Amino acid sequence: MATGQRVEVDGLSKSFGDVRAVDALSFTVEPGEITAFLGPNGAGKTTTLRMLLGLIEPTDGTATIGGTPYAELPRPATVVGAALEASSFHPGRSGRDHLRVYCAVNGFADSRADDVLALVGLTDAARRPVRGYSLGMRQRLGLATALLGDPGVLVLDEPANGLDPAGIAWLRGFLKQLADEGRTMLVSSHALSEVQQIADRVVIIDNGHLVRAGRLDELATGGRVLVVTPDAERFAEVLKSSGAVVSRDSAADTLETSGLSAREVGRLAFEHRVELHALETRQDGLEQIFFSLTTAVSQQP
Ligand SMILES: Nc1ncnc2c1ncn2[C@@H]1O[C@H](COP(=O)(O)OP(=O)(O)OP(=O)(O)O)[C@@H](O)[C@H]1O
Repeated sequence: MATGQRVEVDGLSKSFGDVRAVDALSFTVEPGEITAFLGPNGAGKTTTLRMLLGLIEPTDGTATIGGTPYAELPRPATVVGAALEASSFHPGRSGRDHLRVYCAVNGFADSRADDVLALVGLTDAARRPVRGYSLGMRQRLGLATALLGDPGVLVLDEPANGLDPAGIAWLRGFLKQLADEGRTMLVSSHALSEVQQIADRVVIIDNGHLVRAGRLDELATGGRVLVVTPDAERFAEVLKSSGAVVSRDSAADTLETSGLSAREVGRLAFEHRVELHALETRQDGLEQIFFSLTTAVSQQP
């Protein structure tokens, strides 16, 4: 395997006419880690990945792999493997033949085709035409194609699309294994829940802009305190005057606050002789944080 190299995106921008698809985007992706590249539909993820892979020219800025732009890599398929779309296979060709064409183009031994088919669990379907493959099988074939040159960097656009729950579980384990081997893994998704269990870092974009980048565990900070009290109206005022953001539910006796710890809320209740029936800390779910940072619309009620 080629060693995993650092991916660096610096001030990257792309305009399509009036549409600023990617706007001064900067982030890095480190070897040995899975970085989830997140954003709602239309955020600019695919456009960014296409610039990283030299498929379209940036309007501004740079994207490099180990310090070199993709277009200048001497043998790119041995450095970076990419799976951008699951649909660009010749329908009449078998999965195995599809891979063999890539082997021929890139100067890899034909046996690599069988190696990667086995890796992604497609050996049994290898000789069948791709037209009969499910979307999930096409995703696996895309992954196999990306792995042909045994690259140290993998760039995967929405690899979980079309996979059933068992396929997603398989994918998670597979991607983790690839990262553990020292590869640099950049995996895009429009849903945090898909990558939450495996990502080490997240890069979140919206409308072409970076909204958050960092370790996943650091993202999961901050929280809310839930208070149940028969004196909700008065206590809400007390909390607000201490700087908390307070909302009151329709049951009227429950307050949800942020900006103060449970200890501070409890102390205020004591000082103001407010009767408390419950005091509970709620850690914000990562999914909730994602929705609060982006314009993505929650599918949850
Ligand atoms: N070739 C193009 N010509 C014009 N506009 C484009 C082109 N490609 C992308 N866009 C626009 O750029 C913006 C970003 O699109 P992009 O496909 O990069 O987003 P995305 O985050 O990958 O979304 P999705 O999750 O839906 O794939 C969108 O407004 C899109 O309509």
